[in-house]
Amino acid sequence: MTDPSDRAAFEARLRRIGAERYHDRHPFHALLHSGGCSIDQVRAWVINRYYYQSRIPMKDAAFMSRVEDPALRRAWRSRIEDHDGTEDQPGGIWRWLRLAEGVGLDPDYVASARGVLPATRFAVDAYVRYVRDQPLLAAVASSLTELFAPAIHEQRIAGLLAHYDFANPQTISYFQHRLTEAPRDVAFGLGWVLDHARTAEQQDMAADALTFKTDVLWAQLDALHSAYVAPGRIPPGGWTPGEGLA
Ligand SMILES: O=C(O)c1cc(C(=O)O)c2c(n1)C(=O)C(=O)c1cc(C(=O)O)[nH]c1-2
Repeated sequence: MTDPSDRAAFEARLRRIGAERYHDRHPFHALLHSGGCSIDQVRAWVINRYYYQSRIPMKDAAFMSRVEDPALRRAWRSRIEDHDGTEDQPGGIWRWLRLAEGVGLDPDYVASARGVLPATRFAVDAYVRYVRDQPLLAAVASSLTELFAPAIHEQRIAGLLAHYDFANPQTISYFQHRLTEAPRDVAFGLGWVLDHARTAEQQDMAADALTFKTDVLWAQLDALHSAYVAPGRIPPGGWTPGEGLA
């Protein structure tokens, strides 16, 4: 049992959860980043991952609706703009749809969220509900998977550019932007969690929230792998190759 006043030990515990459970370890990512995916497997990933992207600003809005402290809301609101954009700047959702076009999909089809796997919906919707309903400490801690995201974004940028014809600075700009957005968000989120998780119970709550979130991410890739890699069993309602092309 570690001493709850030892911030470094608590941070190390959170980082260990990422080392053991983050979705950079998932075989689907190994396949994607090494050039082993067919174009249809990439398309399936783009369609399903869009659903996660599209719900992130909704979960951040759900979070902000519960926050009474203006300073915390102010620190959080750039997350929504990062995804939704502003009057004069496109955001992450727009950039994701440029990736969709780059892989030959109709962006309107992708934005409609038709063809999203049932398990993707369940996992992502569970994340939005979790952030809406759980204590604020758990809600903030659940965003800390972003501690581990820049490394996977770096791998993805390099892997896509090296292996796929569709990859170019425009189609991968989503990930390029996240390289600066995520570290800013997570520096704030981590500091907030370290400041507010003072007791052993609170630290357990934060660790459980981060674990829950790694499950949300892992479950999405399991669903994708099962439907489109092996055994290749697409559930009813899931995208079938040929649908939604530009
Ligand atoms: O590509 C990835 O592996 C990855 C992972 C995560 C994450 O760890 O949740 C996010 C993102 N990307 C991402 O782009 C993003 O905007 C994002 C927001 C959040 C969040 O929980 O608020 N996670 C993530």
